[in-house]
This record gives sequence, C-alpha cells and structure tokens, in this order.
Amino acid sequence: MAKNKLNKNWIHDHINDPYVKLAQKEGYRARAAFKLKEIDEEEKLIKPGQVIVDLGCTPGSWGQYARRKLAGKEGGGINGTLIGLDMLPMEPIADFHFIQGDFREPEVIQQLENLVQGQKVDLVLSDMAPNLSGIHDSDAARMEHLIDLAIEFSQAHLKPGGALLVKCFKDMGFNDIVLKFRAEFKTVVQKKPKASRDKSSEIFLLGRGLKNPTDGMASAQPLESDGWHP
Ligand SMILES: C[S@@+](CC[C@H](N)C(=O)[O-])C[C@H]1O[C@@H](n2cnc3c(N)ncnc32)[C@H](O)[C@@H]1O
Repeated sequence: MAKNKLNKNWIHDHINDPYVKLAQKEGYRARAAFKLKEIDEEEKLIKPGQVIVDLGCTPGSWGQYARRKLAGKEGGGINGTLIGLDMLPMEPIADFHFIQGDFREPEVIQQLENLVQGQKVDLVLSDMAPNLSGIHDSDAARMEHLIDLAIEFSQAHLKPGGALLVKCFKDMGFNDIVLKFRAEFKTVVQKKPKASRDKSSEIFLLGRGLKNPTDGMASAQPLESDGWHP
C-alpha cells in the first residue's frame, strides 16, 4: 500500500479510536494508559505504598495512571515512589522522578539505581520498543535485548514477590522471551488488553515472583547502535 494511503488510514483509525477519545476525556497523554489500566484491574498490580519503575515512560500515560492509583485525596501527594526513564524528554508529572536516557547504557542504569536508593521495587513496567528498522532479525534482537535488560534489572531490584510487565511482539522472538520469563518468574501470564489493537502483534508478558533474585546488575552491555541515538 502507498505510504500516503497508509498515513490516511492511520489518521482515520486514530481519530475514530474510542481509546483516543477516552484518553482525551480522562486527561491521559496517550491511549496506552488503558492497556495498563485493564491489566492492572485484572491482575491487581498497583497498590498504595509501592515502588514502581516505568521503563520507556514517555509521553507519560502509564505514569499518570500509576500516579492516580498511588494518590491519596485530591490535591495530596502520593503514597509510594514512581520512577520513570525514557530516551525522549517527558512533560513533568507531579511526584514522578524522571530520568532521560537510554536504558541500554550502563551509566543510565546506574542513574536509575541511584534513584532507587536501595529500595526494593514492587513493580517494573516496560513499554519500550526499539525504533524498527524493518530488518526482522535485527529488530527482534533489539527487542529481546531491551527485555533482557528489564529482566536483569528486575532480578536485581524487585522484591521477591514483585512483578515485571513488559511489552513484546508475537513476531519478535516472543517464544524465547516467554522461556526466559518462565526461567525467572514463578508465574507468567500473557495479556492482550482491549486497547491493544487487534491488528498489532503487541502482547504483554507479566511475570510475578522471582525464582532467583540477585543483588545487583553485573553485565548490562549495550547492543550495537540501532539508530535511536546518533
Ligand atoms: C510506546 S512508548 C511508551 C508509552 C508510555 N508507556 C505511555 O503510556 O505514555 C515507548 C517508549 O519507549 C522508549 N524507549 C525505547 N527504547 C528505549 C531505550 N533503549 N531506553 C529508554 N527508552 C526507550 C521510547 O522513547 C518511547 O517513548
């Protein structure tokens, strides 16, 4: 299909998307908020008092949703800690500690660890996806690398009963990723929330309860540059 036609179809779908309308109505920065909301409502992930790390958090709709769940009465602060990271800038969210940087870079992970300050984390969220090159094997390897790093971070920082929720794509190394989740977590479930478009191979994996928690991240090595960064 020609590029112009594809763009027109995307704009048509976007304007008529009920979740886009709902996001505008409820003050969310992106329709993605409703993916996390549905998974959270089914799985009871987010509770007051928790420490939550949101990887790939820009523009911030998951952060907004999590903040609302941790907030007390109208106008008050939050009961809990929210830390997010993205290579792109993000408009501030109250009580949300934001780091701008690439999660594949060890010094960025170090900044994140400094913010966590030795607290054990209840929930790690990752909605990260690499900038797609169109070369399937290389895109799948980048996706897997991001997820490997999220698993490694979780092993080091999650509470034993904590959870990791990551975005995956069914056509990008998904079976391998499921095996890695099963090796690391006591329970693993796949989630396809309604707000995740049917025609997208996007799917979320939720792992709960670390089998072998470790004390720190030993080997965060960057993959070759993938064009996200100059
Ligand atoms: C789908 S968006 C996240 C949307 C977000 N969950 C929300 O609700 O607003 C994916 C984000 O992952 C970020 N990302 C991708 N690779 C990354 C990396 N290596 N390090 C940090 N952020 C990354 C992108 O910059 C992008 O903002």
